[in-house]
Amino acid sequence: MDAVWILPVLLVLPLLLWTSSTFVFYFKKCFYVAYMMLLAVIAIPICILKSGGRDIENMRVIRFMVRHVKYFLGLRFQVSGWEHLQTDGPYVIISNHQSSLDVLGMMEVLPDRCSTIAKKELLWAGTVGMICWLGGIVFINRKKTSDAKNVMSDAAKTMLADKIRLWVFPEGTRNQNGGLLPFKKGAFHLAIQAQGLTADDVTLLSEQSFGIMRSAFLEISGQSVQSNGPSTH
Ligand SMILES: CCCCCCCC/C=C\CCCCCCCC(=O)SCCNC(=O)CCNC(=O)[C@H](O)C(C)(C)COP(=O)(O)OP(=O)(O)OC[C@H]1O[C@@H](n2cnc3c(N)ncnc32)[C@H](O)[C@@H]1OP(=O)(O)O
Ligand SMILES: CCCCCCCC/C=C\CCCCCCCC(=O)OC[C@@H](O)COP(=O)(O)O
Repeated sequence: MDAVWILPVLLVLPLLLWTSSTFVFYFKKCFYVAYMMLLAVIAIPICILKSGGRDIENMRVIRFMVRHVKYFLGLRFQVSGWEHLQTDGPYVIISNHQSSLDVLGMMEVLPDRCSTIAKKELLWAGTVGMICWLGGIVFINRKKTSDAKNVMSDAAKTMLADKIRLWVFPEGTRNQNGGLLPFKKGAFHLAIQAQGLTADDVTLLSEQSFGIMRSAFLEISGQSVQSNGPSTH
């Protein structure tokens, strides 16, 4: 009767899910990580067979495979202004960064031929790390600014030569303090190269973008009516 312990677990699990929003939160969090790992296991051979290795076209596979995950977590997205991304040529997308769930929102609107900048530690996140590498994600070492700048300069050249788009989280880290962290400059150094501006434009571009994102963020946060679980995730 080795399996006798399963019965209490089967009884307690629904009870906890029903009564404790904190439990639901951590349950969803574990599910999210495990499920993304599993999806990556499936996506890895598909990407390799389709593109033969690291290729930005693999982001289409990743985008397709991630889009349904929101339903399991009870999340929905409202998208506006999507048409502005439907232009030719390279550009830089910036967004705020609150948690790993941002990946779901990203996949909701990710244009074709668009990859992202991520911390190099993500490369070691098991199958998720591997799928990120296959998707052409550009990994930077945040502790070594000069290395990171070099990597981003190379990314800028690829962006222009191959007409790809890059998604950057200019706060440079996750932030759940109800506002925006000051922006790092890398995204704007990329953008000036895509738009034919000069290094003198970086500060103004960064400040304007910060102002626009901050007011949009505060407006959207003001509309939030529902909270489910601990504030850090
Ligand atoms: C089926 C599949 C299954 C599921 C699998 C799921 C897969 C999902 C797939 C895909 C989704 C992936 C999602 C991943 C998400 C990850 C997100 C993250 O990891 S966020 C952390 C990393 N991101 C950044 O850090 C931002 C980029 N960082 C920067 O841009 C910084 O600027 C950086 C690192 C380059 C330097 O940072 P500094 O801390 O030194 O600060 P500064 O003030 O910005 O720069 C210092 C000086 O250097 C100049 N500088 C910066 N960049 C420059 C450049 N490129 N050229 C010249 N000068 C530059 C600046 O102008 C500044 O100079 P002056 O002080 O103004 O004089
Ligand atoms: C065997 C290795 C186990 C590793 C387990 C962790 C793997 C995570 C798995 C699934 C989550 C799927 C989405 C992953 C992409 C989100 C990455 C992310 O949000 O990284 C945080 C980074 O932007 C900022 O980092 P910090 O806030 O500075 O820190």
